[in-house]
Amino acid sequence: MDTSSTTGLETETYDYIIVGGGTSGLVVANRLSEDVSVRVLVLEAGADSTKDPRIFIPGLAPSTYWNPDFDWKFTSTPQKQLGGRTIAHSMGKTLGGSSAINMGMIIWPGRVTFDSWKAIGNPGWGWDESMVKYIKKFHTYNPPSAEVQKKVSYEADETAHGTSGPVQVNFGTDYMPYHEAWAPTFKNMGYPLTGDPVTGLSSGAFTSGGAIDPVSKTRSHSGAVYFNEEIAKRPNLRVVTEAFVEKVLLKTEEDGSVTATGVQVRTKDGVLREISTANEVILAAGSFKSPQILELSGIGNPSLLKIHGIPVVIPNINVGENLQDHALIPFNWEVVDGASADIIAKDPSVMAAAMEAYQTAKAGPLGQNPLVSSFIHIDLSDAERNELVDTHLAAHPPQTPAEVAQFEQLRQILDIPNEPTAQYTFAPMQLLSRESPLPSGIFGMSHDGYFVTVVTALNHPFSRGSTHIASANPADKPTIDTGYLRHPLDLELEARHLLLLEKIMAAEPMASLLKPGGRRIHNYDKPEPIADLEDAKKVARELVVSNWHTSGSCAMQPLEKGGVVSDKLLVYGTRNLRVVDASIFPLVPRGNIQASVFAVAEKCADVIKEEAGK
Ligand SMILES: Cc1cc2nc3c(=O)[nH]c(=O)nc-3n(C[C@H](O)[C@H](O)[C@H](O)COP(=O)(O)OP(=O)(O)OC[C@H]3O[C@@H](n4cnc5c(N)ncnc54)[C@H](O)[C@@H]3O)c2cc1C
Repeated sequence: MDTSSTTGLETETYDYIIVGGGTSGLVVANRLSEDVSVRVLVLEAGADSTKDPRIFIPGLAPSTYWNPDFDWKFTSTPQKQLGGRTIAHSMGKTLGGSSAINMGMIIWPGRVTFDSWKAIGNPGWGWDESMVKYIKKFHTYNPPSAEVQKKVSYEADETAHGTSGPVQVNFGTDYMPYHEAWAPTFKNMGYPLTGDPVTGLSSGAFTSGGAIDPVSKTRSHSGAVYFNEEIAKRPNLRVVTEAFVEKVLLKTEEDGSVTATGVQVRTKDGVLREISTANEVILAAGSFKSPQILELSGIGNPSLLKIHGIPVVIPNINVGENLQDHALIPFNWEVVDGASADIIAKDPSVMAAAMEAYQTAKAGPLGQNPLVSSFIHIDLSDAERNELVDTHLAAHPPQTPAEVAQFEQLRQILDIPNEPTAQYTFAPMQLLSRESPLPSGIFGMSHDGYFVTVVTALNHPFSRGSTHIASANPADKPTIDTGYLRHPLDLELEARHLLLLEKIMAAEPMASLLKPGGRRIHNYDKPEPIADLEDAKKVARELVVSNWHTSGSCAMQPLEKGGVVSDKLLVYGTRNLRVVDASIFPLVPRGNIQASVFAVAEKCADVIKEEAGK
């Protein structure tokens, strides 16, 4: 099927036009078009690359990064708090969006964040009343074999997982000694796993699954599973790829309310078209592009829109603000002589053998997710933690109504005994961020010898950034101010977690897998651990890079508390313009966020259906 064809595009009528055929957009398109009487159009700027091995082979994900065929290739403004560094942000530009190029990890969110969403003013979005149901709904869980379970100290509450959702969550077979050592090391350091992470409560180390089909070993991304060949046959669902939406067409009614009448889109043939909706326009263009489209359409900060000559339709200074990410700090240890952690990425013959194993037997490392993680509470007593948090929040209080509401929730979360404050994730490869801000440096494996990496990310960051139009030209990339580590409390918490990580990696059984006196790339190749708090802060600023969990830029929050969309996903001031992607997260949930994006999009579809039935 040629999804880029535009035949009859303007003459058909659509109840819903969805902008973006990415992770969230295709979930919502699938669910809305389950009702055969509802006509849905999805407009996706990228191509359909579902059959490209760089998309469907999970282990080839990094080969898509910074490739314009798959990646929007965003870069931040220089970050003063990071010594002027810029941060590269990949984002999927292809059918399936970022779920088609991401690292594939499935990490379950914590229940506290969804309960915070509710407390902030979003009734119906709490964990028990709703999100637990949607987490189950989006996935099918395939537990590892008994042999693998034993090897990686796997523990799970299988009744808590999904059994029939479109996204397949699967485990690997080729785990390395480091993976086996991961959970026992944390246990030995006093951090045992306290339950299945899917319950949204647990802490400790665990082996996570990947979004991978257990039989074909292909990537289980939004484009492959929510828009598979069967779904694509639905006569009431049309997906058009290589269709770049420039803006939403808005009409101000006599009562002052604003109606979205359609979109302006440039299709593959270069023609600029206006397509009408009979009912609604739904933005699913991601955390950088959804706010950009709102601003280009006249919804945003009036002074910014005026600078760029865009008539103001709905003034809202919150559009594009409140940008969040977990951010990520990689530490790299040299492994014992004879071990070869990152050899697959360095030795073409090993890569060729892995490809052969994948193609002939669906076996080997390319068809599995080689990462394991851990949720850990900061290494401070309750009193010490409270003093640290209170001191820094008093010195750096919230600056906007949105931050007032959010910091109140974050403060309460930090008060919960043993609520994990950071995530550590292990990768059997080099992840380098001093070499270059770009993926070519980060994934470049440029150090001689063999290394493993553990990345640290804060679960509940206080730092906020923003993203806005750079001009009135839709083709221009938005400006992005990531704000990483800008809030001093984040730097304090990060630095303590980095010191803790050095201690954990010195514990057995992991310690025996690292080279005695070996290099630590994060400590400038020196063999000593980083042990001083100020040194930890210095390397944190030097090494922090995108975790690709950008969210929050069209926050679902009451308008008076700095929101952009309501709990019904409606852009404030409009009758029928909604947003459903990661940009609506008022607070980023812990863990890698695609599980949250899928679950939230499932709920968004139900909200939209309920609204239509009113
Ligand atoms: C490199 C990378 C690695 C990641 N690794 C992981 C991981 O291992 N585990 C995990 O849980 N999460 C991971 N994530 C995060 C996760 O994939 C994203 O948070 C999530 O997929 C975002 O979903 P979304 O629907 O908000 O946006 P997207 O999935 O990015 O979808 C937005 C879609 O809108 C389209 N679009 C944008 N503008 C327009 C326009 N003007 N007109 C038409 N279409 C448009 C885009 O092309 C895209 O397809 C990763 C992300 C990236 C980028």
